Amino acid sequence: MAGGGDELKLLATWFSPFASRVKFVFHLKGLSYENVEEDLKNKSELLLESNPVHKKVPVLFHNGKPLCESMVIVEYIDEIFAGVGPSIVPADPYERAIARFWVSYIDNKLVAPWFQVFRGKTKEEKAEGLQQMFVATAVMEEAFRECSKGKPFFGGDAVGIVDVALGSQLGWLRASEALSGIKLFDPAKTPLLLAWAERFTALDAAKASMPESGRLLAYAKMRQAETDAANASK
Ligand SMILES: N[C@@H](CCC(=O)N[C@@H](CS)C(=O)NCC(=O)O)C(=O)O
Repeated sequence: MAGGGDELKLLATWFSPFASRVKFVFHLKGLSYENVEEDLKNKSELLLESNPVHKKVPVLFHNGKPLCESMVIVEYIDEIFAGVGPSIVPADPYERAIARFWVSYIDNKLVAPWFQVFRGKTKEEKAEGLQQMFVATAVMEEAFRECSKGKPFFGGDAVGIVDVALGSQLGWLRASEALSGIKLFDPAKTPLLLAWAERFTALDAAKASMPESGRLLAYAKMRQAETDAANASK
């Protein structure tokens, strides 16, 4: 793998879809990195010191300097290693701004409601989150049509930041589908997204960076049971 004299260390947890975003880009570009597994139930001094604002993974240490927030890290890697492997941030300022718009939409309108469904205290709260997720997947179906212009990825012929932002969530979305029996990516309603998800998951960089599906499902079941028990005892 490439990486030159740069030291790349990633503070992550195996199940974090946000850490997967960063791992995906490392693998896409063929960059070597050291993975440091964090215990989020007993956060390390390193995490608390390096991400004092959010206290969350992922944190990238590039030659010892920390950087937080998955998509900030993803764009940073793409810029610093511009000559290494494929580029995922559009060169054209307008295209770049549009891609960032969709990245922000994914985090605010799909991932945030997903948390509400997974962690929601009441049935109403969960149902509202799910409703928002259905709206967001329908919107992303149209976004895919516009961004891809008939090509395989949001980024066109190759993956871009929108693919990375959404693709990294697929493991958890599928685990949630398996737990609830609800189909978020539906062959009738979101055929383009469904086909895109298959293509994204088949990429070598996705296989290398996404959590193993059986392990993730078992973990999601355990977390769901923990959350439900905690909510029931309140
Ligand atoms: N917006 C952040 C989200 C990161 C995030 O939520 N990380 C989770 C793991 S999946 C975490 O560290 N949670 C610890 C906590 O909430 O205390 C990003 O994109 O990096």
